[in-house]
Amino acid sequence: MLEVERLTAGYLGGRHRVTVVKDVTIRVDGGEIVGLVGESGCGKTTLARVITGLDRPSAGVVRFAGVDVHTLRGRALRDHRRHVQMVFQDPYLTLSPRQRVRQALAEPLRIHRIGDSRARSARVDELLDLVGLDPGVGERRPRQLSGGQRQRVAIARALALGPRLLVCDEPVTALDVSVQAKVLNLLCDLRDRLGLGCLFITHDLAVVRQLADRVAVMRDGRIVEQGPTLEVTTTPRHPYTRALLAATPTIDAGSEGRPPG
Ligand SMILES: Nc1ncnc2c1ncn2[C@@H]1O[C@H](COP(=O)(O)OP(=O)(O)OP(=O)(O)O)[C@@H](O)[C@H]1O
Repeated sequence: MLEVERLTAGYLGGRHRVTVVKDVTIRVDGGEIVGLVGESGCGKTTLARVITGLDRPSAGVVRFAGVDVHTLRGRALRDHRRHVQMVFQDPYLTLSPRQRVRQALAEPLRIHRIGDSRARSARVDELLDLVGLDPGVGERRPRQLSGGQRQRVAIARALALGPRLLVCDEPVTALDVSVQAKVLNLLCDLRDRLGLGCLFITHDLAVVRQLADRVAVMRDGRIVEQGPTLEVTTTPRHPYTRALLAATPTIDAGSEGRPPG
């Protein structure tokens, strides 16, 4: 579904172009969660921005459903943005503090002129249910929610337009470990129920171990190793992956964790 091939990207720093993402090749199929793991500053967010079409690469290509994302214009670009949605670490980046949850979830439908107000209201109920929130939550404003509920609302909003791929950038980093596990379970459910693909970006290998089907390890802008999660985390080949694993506490999957499926 998503194919990133030999992608290089960066920023203009003064008169020089600073390359942050270097020759990255990675893919995400429908119904699979791929963990992109690496330390802060290694280029993960920059890669996400290029994948979602927010920034342009300096070399390489991003294909979604076989089409080069950076050649899209007009309606085709709008459709792409429906199909590929982002979830951020801070839900306030997508949720306005003034809007009630129902309004926040209905807004993308209204902007894309989907359904009348009754149909939109029914879709909002469906979205709340999909992310495991009570209908009453719809009447609240973001600050009246817990961190976990707020992130569920942000995920529901990302799902509103029926995307095929979610790009999640550190979505559970700000949450307590027990709440993290519940949000990770939700993402696994969405993968299984909707066949959603997910690129899950994190600095935390323990999180990736809990939910990703495959993992790509990024260091200084390059993917140094990728493969099935079990393989990479039990028999890592690259010294950097070994160092990351050594620094990662083992989390007992217990009742809330769940192995990648
Ligand atoms: N708009 C920008 N202009 C110039 N440099 C930038 C810009 N955004 C990011 N960078 C630099 O690019 C590098 C990679 O940043 P990026 O945010 O992609 O990394 P990251 O792995 O997502 O880090 P974090 O986990 O801390 O968010 C960093 O050195 C950062 O300072």
